Amino acid sequence: MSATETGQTKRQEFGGIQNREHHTSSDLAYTWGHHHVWSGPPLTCSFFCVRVVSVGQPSPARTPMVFLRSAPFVVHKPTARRPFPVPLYNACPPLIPRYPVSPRRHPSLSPRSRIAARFLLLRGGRRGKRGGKLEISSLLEMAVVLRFPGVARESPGALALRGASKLGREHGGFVCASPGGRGAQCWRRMVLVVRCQTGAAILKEEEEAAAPAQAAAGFTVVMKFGGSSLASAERMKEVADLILSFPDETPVVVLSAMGKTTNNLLLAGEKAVSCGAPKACEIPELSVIKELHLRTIDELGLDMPIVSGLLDQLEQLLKGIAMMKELTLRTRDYLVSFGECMSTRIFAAYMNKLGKKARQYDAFDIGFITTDDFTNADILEVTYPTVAKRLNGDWMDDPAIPIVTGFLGKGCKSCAVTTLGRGGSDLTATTIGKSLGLREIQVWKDVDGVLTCDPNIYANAIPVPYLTFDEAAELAYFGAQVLHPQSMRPAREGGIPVRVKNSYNRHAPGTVITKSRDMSKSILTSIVLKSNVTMLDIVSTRMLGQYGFLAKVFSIFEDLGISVDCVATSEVSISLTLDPSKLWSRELIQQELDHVIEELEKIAVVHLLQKRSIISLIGNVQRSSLILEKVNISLVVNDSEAKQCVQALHSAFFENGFLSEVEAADVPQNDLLTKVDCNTLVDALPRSCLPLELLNQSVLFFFRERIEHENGFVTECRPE
Ligand SMILES: Nc1ncnc2c1ncn2[C@@H]1O[C@H](COP(=O)(O)OP(=O)(O)O)[C@@H](O)[C@H]1O
Ligand SMILES: N[C@@H](CC(=O)OP(=O)(O)O)C(=O)O
Repeated sequence: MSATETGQTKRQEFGGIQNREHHTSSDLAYTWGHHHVWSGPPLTCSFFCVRVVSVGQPSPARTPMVFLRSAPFVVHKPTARRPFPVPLYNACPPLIPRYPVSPRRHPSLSPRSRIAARFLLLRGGRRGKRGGKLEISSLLEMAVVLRFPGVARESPGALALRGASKLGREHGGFVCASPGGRGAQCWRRMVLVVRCQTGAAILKEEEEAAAPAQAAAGFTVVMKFGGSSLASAERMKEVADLILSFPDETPVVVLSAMGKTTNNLLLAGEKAVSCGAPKACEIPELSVIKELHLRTIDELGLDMPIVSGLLDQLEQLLKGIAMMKELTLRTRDYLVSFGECMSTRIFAAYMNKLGKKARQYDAFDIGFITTDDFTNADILEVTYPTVAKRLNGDWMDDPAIPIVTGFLGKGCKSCAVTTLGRGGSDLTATTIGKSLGLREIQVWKDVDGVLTCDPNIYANAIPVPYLTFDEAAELAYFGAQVLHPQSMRPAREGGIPVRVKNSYNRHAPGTVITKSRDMSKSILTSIVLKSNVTMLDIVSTRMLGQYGFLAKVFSIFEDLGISVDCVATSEVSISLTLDPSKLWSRELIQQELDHVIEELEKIAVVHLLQKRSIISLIGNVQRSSLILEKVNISLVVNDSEAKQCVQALHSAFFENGFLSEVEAADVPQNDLLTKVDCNTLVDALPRSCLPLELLNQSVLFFFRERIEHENGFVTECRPE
């Protein structure tokens, strides 16, 4: 692996927070016992992290097997600013709080290891004359000695480690940590991970190669529960029971706010702006929020102070908003954060009451660093290693199920609370999944998975068993509320499957979202509707054959910072829709639109069409199109006709055996292409319906066939 692949430590300044961006995907595997020397690239990292893990359960009878479950520890290389090694307690406070001593000077270290430690600390673990063996063994020794006061120099643990200084050759010496001659057995159950944060080296005993990577971290899955799963005390009990029904999993739990709390907080904020300070505490939504949380606390048999402090702060905040007569985006984010802060505190307390140790975390306190785009912030790369370090560290120090607030982050410059956009807890979950490299990310909803369309639009929607990340992302982006539009990105990057499940029907199989799936038979997967879309029809005033028209149009959007959603082009015209989430959250919307049109009118004739809906057909577009990597065909219709169109499409594609007919017939790609007659299709569509993708013939072909045969929505939807 090249040095570039192993990554470099980048430093970024975030308003006083200094972060290192780490690349851990480059872990190198070494077989301990077969290659006894450090044969990887030079470890020019700034710190090491060593962890020795037992795959099996350490038994009390085998004490002191301490190093089988030792915590990771960190040794910092001295820097120009800090010429001395950073003491461990500084380097990693939650893990090693009790040893405010530099490893070099620690009295329990053998002189040899002190020298080695010095060497390591000064040389940053670079492979030098001494080779890697000594360094690693000394690290091991430090790990044990510093982490566990009971392991003194002459204890079996320390002796074992001394034996391990001839690392690799003397397995037996190493496992001597287990008294009673059962060492060899223990040895087989060990995994040693030596990791530096830029290029990681993993040493593993060969026999344990199949041991799950997550054994090192402890966690196996993320389980995210949305507001719909947590609407009441009863639901909290259900969710706790659901989590406990997976005793083999060690989950990180991510929670949204209870029920409709986020909506109520937003409404309360808006009312506070105009109600006047004395009336702020009488806002009905505030009473609803208080009542829900206090009742839940009461019904779960918990203590009021768990949320009463937060409820008081919330009331104060609303009074503040009322006094200022202003609700900025920044304040709005702080306001809505109360929902997740309360639900996680209640749930963690309840889990502890049930005897399952849990620890509450506010995402903004554990390293969820975002842009400062209040209400729609993006997660920054630095989040991944920071969150992993914090969660793993706390777990190693004192295992407890983390209960993390979804939806929230901390602005990199402002250091204020930010939110990730509505439904953002899904993104929190996938971010944690990637950060910890977990086996699976589960998002528990109130539906049996991702469905063939929004069940609120059409009740006959059915679950989709498999999706690719691309399909799911497209579906979310084009309006399916079931997933946050950005949430697939970390999962895709981390290659971690996402399972969408129903917390009300836990045995339903749900939807599994992975990188790829068998698309050979797939035509249409799901139909999505995005309403209240603004559309611009832009027709060039120039002659045919003029070049640069498209470039000019898009540069206008770029200059004005307006995000474009769907585009259909011909040589002289462009039809495009504007991303409502990017546009409508802004205050100067009408002025902005006017400005765009004014600019565009310098080169084209522009028609503004509002109250439109985009219907997106998510499916295997590649089956008949030359456009690669496409999973979506979009149509634009009037808002008023949209639901009807979706219903007609759904019944045509999903309810009359159409897809199974197609599957059975196994229509070859070329046949689909030749049968297409897009003009007939366009004629057949409602006049308001504008197909944005005339190239994707297969679906349009089927679409037309259905319309003709079923006599579907065409006549019903045709405007008067
Ligand atoms: N294609 C779809 N599949 C499933 N649910 C959908 C779809 N489109 C919209 N929904 C809506 O999304 C809801 C679930 O998402 P959401 O309310 O964000 O859940 P949670 O709050 O549990 O995260 C469902 O109740 C359903 O009404
Ligand atoms: N509570 C936030 C974040 C969230 O993800 O919620 P849910 O998981 O209930 O969609 C919201 O309502 O937007």
